[in-house]
Order: sequence, then structure tokens, then C-alpha cells
Amino acid sequence: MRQQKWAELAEVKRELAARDWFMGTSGNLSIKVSDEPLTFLVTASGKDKRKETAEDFLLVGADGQPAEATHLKPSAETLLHVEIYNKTNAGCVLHVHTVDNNIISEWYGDEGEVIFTNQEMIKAFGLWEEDAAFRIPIIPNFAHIPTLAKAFADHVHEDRGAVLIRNHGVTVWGKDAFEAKKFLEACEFLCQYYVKLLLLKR
Ligand SMILES: CSCCC(=O)C(=O)COP(=O)(O)O
Ligand SMILES: [Zn+2]
Repeated sequence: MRQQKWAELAEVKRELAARDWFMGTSGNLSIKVSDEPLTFLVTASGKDKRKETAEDFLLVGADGQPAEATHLKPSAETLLHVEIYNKTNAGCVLHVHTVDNNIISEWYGDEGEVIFTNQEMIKAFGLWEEDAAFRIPIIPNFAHIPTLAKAFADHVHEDRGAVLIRNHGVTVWGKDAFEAKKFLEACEFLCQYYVKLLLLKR
């Protein structure tokens, strides 16, 4: 199971790296391995996530600490992943920093949310009605990770979702790696589209 999950997460990491979504060692990814007890594979902290090595991921438990002896450090943002796995049935969490998701988080930051409407791509989130709206909450980029994780947890209620961290990046989650990647790509499409539209409207 663990090897299969490793391969699944490595494949997602490879695809996101091909999109150049891991600039400057940013980003972190995880995939659930077991429910009871909760364990998940998470990216090791501070690595260049474009590289593929045998030390890309480590297994952690429900507290975000390594579940077995290792010299690797879990992602600095593992506590955000912990909130999702502890509160929902999500199976995969993806976090990337892109210029466009940062711009959108800053532009709409004071409103605490960005609402996407009149866009075919919101169907990726299961919203099929003609007047549907897709809302992504935006939280402050608290440097103290437990504080960030607490603010983040206030927006984690469902097995799938997305939260923007202001001038930092986006974290999305889904029932499995396929769904999480679909949501991430749809989020990035919407952010790219809104940035271009805002520029054209000026
Ligand atoms: C220059 S990236 C700053 C830390 C961060 O926001 C991130 O996503 C990567 O941190 P990690 O510990 O997961 O490598
Ligand atoms: Zn980050």
C-alpha cells in the first residue's frame, strides 16, 4: 500500500514539477496511507521538489511527526495537511506557490475570499448550475505555523476544497490524488484567467 501511494504521489509531483509549480523549493504534497492509525506520506522539507529521489517523502502520523526513525524533516506546513486528514476523508493534499495564485490572494485578500462565476472550469468542483459560484477563502499568511493551521482549519469542512494563503500559495485537497490534482489545475486556471482579465480591464 505504502509503495503504491508513494508511486501515486511521485507521479503527481512529477506532473506539477513539469508545470514549474515548485519554484524556490516551495510547495508540499501528501497522500494518505492508512486511516487507523492515520498515517500519510508528506514531502520532506526544504527540498527541490523538481528532483526525484528516494528521500522525497516520509511517513508521518496524526500529529504530523515522523511515524518511524528518519533524518528527514516533514514539510514545515505538515500541520495544515494534518488538519485536513483529521477533519475529513480526503486522501491527498497539494500546496503550490504560483505568481497567479499569489496575485489573486493579494487582490481579494481584504475581502477574505475570491468568488469565481461565469466560468466553465468551476464544473471541475462539481458545480454544474448555470449561475453557480465557486468560493475560495483567503487567510492571512501567519508565520507561526500552528496559528496558520488554526486559521486554515476554520475552512476545512468537506472532503474536497481549496484555501488561498495570502501572498503565499494555495492548498487544495480531494478524495484521492486524481481529484486533488484536478482541483489544483482548475484553481490555477481560474487564477490565471482572473489575473489576465483584471489586467485587460484596466
Ligand atoms: C521558499 S518556500 C517557503 C516554505 C513554504 O511555504 C513551502 O511551501 C515549502 O516548505 P516545505 O517545508 O514544505 O519545503
Ligand atoms: Zn508554502
